[in-house]
Amino acid sequence: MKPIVDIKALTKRYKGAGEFSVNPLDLKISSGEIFGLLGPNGAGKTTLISMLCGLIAPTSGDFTIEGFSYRSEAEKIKQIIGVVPQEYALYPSLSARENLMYFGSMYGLKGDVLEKSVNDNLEHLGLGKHADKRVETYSGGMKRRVNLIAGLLHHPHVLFLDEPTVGVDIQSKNVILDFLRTYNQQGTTLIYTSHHLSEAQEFCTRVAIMDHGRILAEGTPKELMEMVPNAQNLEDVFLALVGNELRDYA
Ligand SMILES: Nc1ncnc2c1ncn2[C@@H]1O[C@H](COP(=O)(O)OP(=O)(O)OP(=O)(O)O)[C@@H](O)[C@H]1O
Repeated sequence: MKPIVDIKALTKRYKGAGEFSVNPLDLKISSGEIFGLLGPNGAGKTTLISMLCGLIAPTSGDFTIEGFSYRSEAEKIKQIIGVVPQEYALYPSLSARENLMYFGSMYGLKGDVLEKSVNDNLEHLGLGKHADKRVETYSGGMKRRVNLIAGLLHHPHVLFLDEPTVGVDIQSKNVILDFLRTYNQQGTTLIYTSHHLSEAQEFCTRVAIMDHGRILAEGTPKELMEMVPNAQNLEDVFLALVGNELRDYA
């Protein structure tokens, strides 16, 4: 089957940087997967996702999404992907509903279709009764859920999520992951980054472990655990591959 995301020798070196943040990287992701990009701080996960979402330009290499090349068909790619960034992309002084109506209209939704998508998603993520309160009054978990909805109102075929459960309590985390599983079952391919290895082990159909801008290993969580002697879980695999040293950078 043709991959929905097909990355060929993609690299990124930020302006003025001595080193590449993503080294020539090849990766294929199939339609319907929940694909996890895992790696320590500075591994290159956000840089890779940002290139795939069209937020930053690659230094070299190529990729296609649903067969569309980022070089010549970037506008087509924009229409079929959704992006849930790590930083909240919300206007704090607007309500959740106002924020979402705005984001939905940016995606070209309008009228009843927009209103229905906003209302349905707010209900599914447990935010219905708070929808008209200002986002600045929300808890972290509530903001995460609104941020999530903002990226998927237009029913993207591929949804990129950068740490969608960071900093939320267990209840919000479960609501977010259950929602995403259902969303995936309805046909959207999910590509997400996380530092929560136990979450990724449960949630992902396949993962890649990155470090220094390269993929060190790729497969189902089970395959990766079988690859490393005595590994009990994905965390054991992760530490065996990337080591224990701190990855501080400023
Ligand atoms: N805008 C930028 N300009 C210069 N260097 C950058 C920029 N953004 C990231 N980098 C560098 O690129 C490398 C990869 O960073 P990136 O944010 O992609 O890693 P990450 O795996 O997402 O890390 P984290 O888990 O901390 O979010 C790091 O060395 C980082 O310092």
